[in-house]
This record gives sequence, structure tokens and C-alpha cells, in this order.
Amino acid sequence: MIVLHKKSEFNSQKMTEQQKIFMKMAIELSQKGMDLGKGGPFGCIIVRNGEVIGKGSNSVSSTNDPTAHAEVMAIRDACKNLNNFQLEDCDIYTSCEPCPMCLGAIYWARPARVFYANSKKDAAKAGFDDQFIYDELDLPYHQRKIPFKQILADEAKIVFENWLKKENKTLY
Ligand SMILES: Nc1ccnc(=O)[nH]1
Repeated sequence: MIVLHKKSEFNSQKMTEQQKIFMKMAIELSQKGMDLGKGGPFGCIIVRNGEVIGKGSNSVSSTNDPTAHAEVMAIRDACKNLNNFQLEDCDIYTSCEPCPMCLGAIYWARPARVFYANSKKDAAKAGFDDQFIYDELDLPYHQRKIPFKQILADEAKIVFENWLKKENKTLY
């Protein structure tokens, strides 16, 4: 019998029956959202203790919201339901590997694990290529597709100093 180390087991194609069911739900959401004209073919569900606590499907084009990716929608739904800005002990099931925006949102939300079905490469083939955004991260600001220029940093800094001095703040 081969005994897999926990981490390598997570990295392998193996999955539990429960994980399979949850991913099927995320994939179903991706198809439904697309069929209903909500937006692109992406679905996401968030699970805690075996219970679905948040759902989302891509709603970019129907809500005129470029941030309305399935993962962001599901994180908002889950956080609202949990009345918390963190998703501790939660698992995210997304029908496609997250884009850089959702990756950031996921790290801020701090779930336990992320399961994805389609890969970034699959997404690129379907017309959703976000590799250029990953590439932008490594470029000097003046070489980015969208130029970034720092202005009035000394004024904005005062607010950060005030934050550091502030008592009774909610840290995150
Ligand atoms: N992974 C994703 C890529 C693009 N849009 C989404 O909603 N999700």
C-alpha cells in the first residue's frame, strides 16, 4: 500500500467523494451563469464543515462590474453569511484557477484550501487570458500597459501614521 504524505496527496489528482460533489456544484454554477447570461463561464462555491456557505457565478457583463468574478462573488456571499471578513477553515471550489485579482481576494480572505478545475491555460484557450496581468506584476511601473505614477505620497502618509496611532482598530 502506498501511503501518501498529506501535502503530496493534496497536490495529486486524488479527491474525496465530497470534494467531487462540491466541485461539480461549482462547475454547474459556471454553466448556469453562462446560460442565464450573467457573464463568463465561471462558478465558485465556498464550504465550511461540509456545508455550502457561499456561492457565486461570474456576473461581470450583467452587472457592469469588472470585479464580479465568480470567486469574488462567492467570497462576498460567504463573508456576508458568516458575518466575518475572514474565511477561516473554509474551502473554495472554483470551476477555474483564479485570476490575479481573485488570487489577491482569496489571500485577503484567508481560506484553508482552494480547489480548481479548469487551469489558467484552459481559460486562455477559452479567451480568458490573464497571463499578461501576472506579467505586469514583475514589470517596472513605467513599462506597464497601464502607467502608474506616484503623487502626493507625503500627504497620504499622514493617514497611515494616524492609522498606526489609532486605538481600538479592527486589524485584518
Ligand atoms: N477564474 C476566473 C477567471 C475569470 N473570471 C472569473 O469569474 N473567474
